[in-house]
Amino acid sequence: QHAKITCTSRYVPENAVSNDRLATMMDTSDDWISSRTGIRSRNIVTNENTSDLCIKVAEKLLTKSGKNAEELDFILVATMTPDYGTPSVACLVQGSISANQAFAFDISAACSGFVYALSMGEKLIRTGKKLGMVIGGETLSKVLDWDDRSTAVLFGDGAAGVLLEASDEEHFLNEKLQADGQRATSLTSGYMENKSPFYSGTSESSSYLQMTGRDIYDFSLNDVTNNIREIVAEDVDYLLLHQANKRIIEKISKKLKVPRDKFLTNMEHNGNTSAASIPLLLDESVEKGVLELGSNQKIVLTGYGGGLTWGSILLTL
Ligand SMILES: O=C(O)C1CCN(c2ccc(-c3cc(CO)ccc3Cl)cn2)CC1
Repeated sequence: QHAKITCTSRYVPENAVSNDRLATMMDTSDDWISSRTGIRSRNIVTNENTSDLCIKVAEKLLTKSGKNAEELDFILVATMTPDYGTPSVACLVQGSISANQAFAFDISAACSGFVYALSMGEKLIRTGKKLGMVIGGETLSKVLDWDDRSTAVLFGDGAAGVLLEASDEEHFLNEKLQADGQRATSLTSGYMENKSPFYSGTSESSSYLQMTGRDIYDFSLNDVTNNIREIVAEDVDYLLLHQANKRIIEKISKKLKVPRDKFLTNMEHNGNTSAASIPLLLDESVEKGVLELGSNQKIVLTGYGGGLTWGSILLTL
């Protein structure tokens, strides 16, 4: 049997933080941020953790679809900012909605996380599972160095996800997931110190999110563009890329010679939400009527970021 996306939903923290607000906190400006990144605002938690955001998404998926939690076979959560090492965010979600028939685990693939998790969910349906949830959720605000204007202005918090169901129709047409651990240090975050009395090994200088922007920029322009080119043989209706930077998306559209208006964007009001960015864009586009489930529209989802990881899935809605 095949897998089909039958429902989407999203949840962002209420606290919207504008570029101007950040300009009162650090040496930056709305002009610099919006011209260099396309970001004008982002949502930042004041009392929620990643599991809280993902639980809201899960509850909305059940309400919108009319499905019962007991029908769920699996819950996958893509996140690089889990509440704990264990229990997983996925288990916290499973417990909160009492999906007592579902197994649950997190997937760590940074900004490619949702694409990796959606690919894994599709395989679970193809091998016999009937219904699953795939959620991307982050509270990046807790790993940022808020004194480092080069990263603090880029990221936001949020969560979004989909219901995957068994279907007779084929919707997942092609995919290519990639990684390069030799460029792992281009984007790091959340290093856990070993404070054991026995430990004298090396340790990272900081657990804050650190990024060599230039390297990631170049990686996105080269490896990611090649990946999309390989997957997108024929015409597609829309491309939903990880929302890291508006200029990157413009450059990729030029390199691919695909019209810019086929690239949907929402970093303007979300910032870079890592694993949540693609499902946030998907749900917002469905809500706006740009995308429609069951319409057979052909779309590409492309994630790229820490790991380094990158990957695309070609599917019809
Ligand atoms: O000076 C400038 O123009 C700066 C230059 C540096 N910038 C960057 C650099 C890299 C990213 C980025 C991050 C991830 C991780 O999610 C993935 C993919 C990308 Cl391309 C985002 N912004 C901001 C504008």
